[in-house]
Amino acid sequence: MPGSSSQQTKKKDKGNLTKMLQELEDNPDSYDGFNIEIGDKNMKKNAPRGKALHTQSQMFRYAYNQIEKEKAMQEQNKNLTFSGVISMANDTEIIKRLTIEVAFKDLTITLKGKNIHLMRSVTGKLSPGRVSAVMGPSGAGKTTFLSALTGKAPGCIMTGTILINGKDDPIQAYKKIIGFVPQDDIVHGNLTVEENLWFSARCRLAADLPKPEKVLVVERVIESLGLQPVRDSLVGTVEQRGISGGQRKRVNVGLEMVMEPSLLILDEPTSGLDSSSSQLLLRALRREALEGVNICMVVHQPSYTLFRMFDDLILLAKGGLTVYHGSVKKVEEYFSGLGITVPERANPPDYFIDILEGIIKLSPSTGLTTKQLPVRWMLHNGYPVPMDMLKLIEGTEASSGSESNGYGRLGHKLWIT
Ligand SMILES: Nc1ncnc2c1ncn2[C@@H]1O[C@H](COP(=O)(O)OP(=O)(O)OP(=O)(O)O)[C@@H](O)[C@H]1O
Repeated sequence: MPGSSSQQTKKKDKGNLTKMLQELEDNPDSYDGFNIEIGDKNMKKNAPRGKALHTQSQMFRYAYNQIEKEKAMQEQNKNLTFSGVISMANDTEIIKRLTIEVAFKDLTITLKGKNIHLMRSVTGKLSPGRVSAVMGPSGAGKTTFLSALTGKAPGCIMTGTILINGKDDPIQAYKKIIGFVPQDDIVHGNLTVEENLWFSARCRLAADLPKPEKVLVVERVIESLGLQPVRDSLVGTVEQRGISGGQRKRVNVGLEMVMEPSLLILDEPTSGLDSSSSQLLLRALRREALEGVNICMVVHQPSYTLFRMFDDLILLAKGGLTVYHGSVKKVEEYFSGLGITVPERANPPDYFIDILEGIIKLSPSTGLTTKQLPVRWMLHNGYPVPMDMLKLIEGTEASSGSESNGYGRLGHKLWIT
C-alpha cells in the first residue's frame, strides 16, 4: 500500500500527533503498515462485540475518536453550568486514578552500627490531591525522608510504621503507581523531548495498554508541562546545547508523569530554576494534584508566591526532626503561638530556615531555643517525646511509668503555649 513503508512509519511514529491525525483524516487507510506491537488485546476488548480491530488504520481511527471525544468535551466545558456538570458526571465514564494516602508514625532512621539518627520520630500524613513541600536546612534529612517514604534506607535501620491507605502493606507493593524524580536529571541528552517521554512511556506504562492511549498520555504530559514548543528539540548534552534548564527540569518530571502515578515524590525539582519557571512547574503539578495525585517534594528557598502554591509543609530541623507539619496557611500562626513572628519584609520560609540553621537567634522573650522546637512540635500534637529530648525542655517532668519505652510525656500545664 502506498505511503506505508517502514521508513515513513518510523517518521510518523516520532512525529507530531496532530499532523498524523490530519493525514489519517485525509486518507484513513494510509496507516495499515504502522507497527503496533503492543496493546492489541485491549483494543480488541474495547472494540464493539464481534468486530475485532484487525488493522492499524482501525486502531488509529480509535485514537482519533478518543481525541475527537476530548475536543468535544473541551467544547462542552466552555459553557459549563451547574446542571451541565451534573449531566456530564452522569453521561461520562469518569476514569479516576487510584488514590494513595501515606501515613507515617514514629519514623526513625539510624545509621547501622552507630547510634546516629538521620531522622527521628517523624509522624504525619501525606494526602491525595495535596502538594506537600519538604523544607529544612542543608543536611536536615529531607532526601532521607523522601527515601524513607519509598521504603529505602541503605546502610540504615528504619523503625516506625508507614501505612498506605490505612494498611500496613510494604510500600514496594505500590511501586507501579509511585513516581520518584531524583535530584539529578535522568533525561537522555541525545533524544528529543518527545522521544524522551515516549521512551519512558514505553518502559513504564503497562505493556498491554493500547498504543493510542499511550499517545494520549504523552500528549497530555507535553501539554501540561508546557513543552509543546520544544517537543522536537534535542534535550542536549554538555557538548551540544539543547533546551533550557527549566525545560530540562520539566522533561525530567515528565518522565515520571507519563506513568500516571498516584504518589509523586520529587527531590528539588525547582532547584536552579528562576521564580517563573518554578511556578510553571508547580502549576503543572497542582493540575496533577487536582486529579487526586499525592505530591511531595523537597524545595529550597521558594519565593513567597511559590511557597503559597503548596498545600502542606513539612519543616525539618537538623537530625531529621519535625518542627512543623501541616497546612502552609497555618504555619505562621503556629510559630507566632510560640512567640516567633516573621518580620514584615522577611519571606516566611527563609525566616524559619534561618532560625533552624542558627543564623537567626530566637528572641529571649520566646523562652525557647532552636533545639527545643522539635519537642514543642511533639508536645503540641501530643506525640510521645524520646526521653533524651524531653530533657531539652527545662523544668518539665515525664509522666510516671513511661520511661521503660524511652518516651516521656509532659504534664498538661506545660503543653499550653
Ligand atoms: N547512608 C548514609 N550514611 C551516612 N550518612 C548519611 C547517609 N545518608 C544521609 N546521611 C547524612 O544524613 C544527613 C541528612 O542527609 P540528607 O541528604 O537527607 O539531607 P538533606 O536535608 O536532603 O540535605 P541537602 O539539602 O543538603 O540536600 C546528612 O548529614 C548526611 O550526611
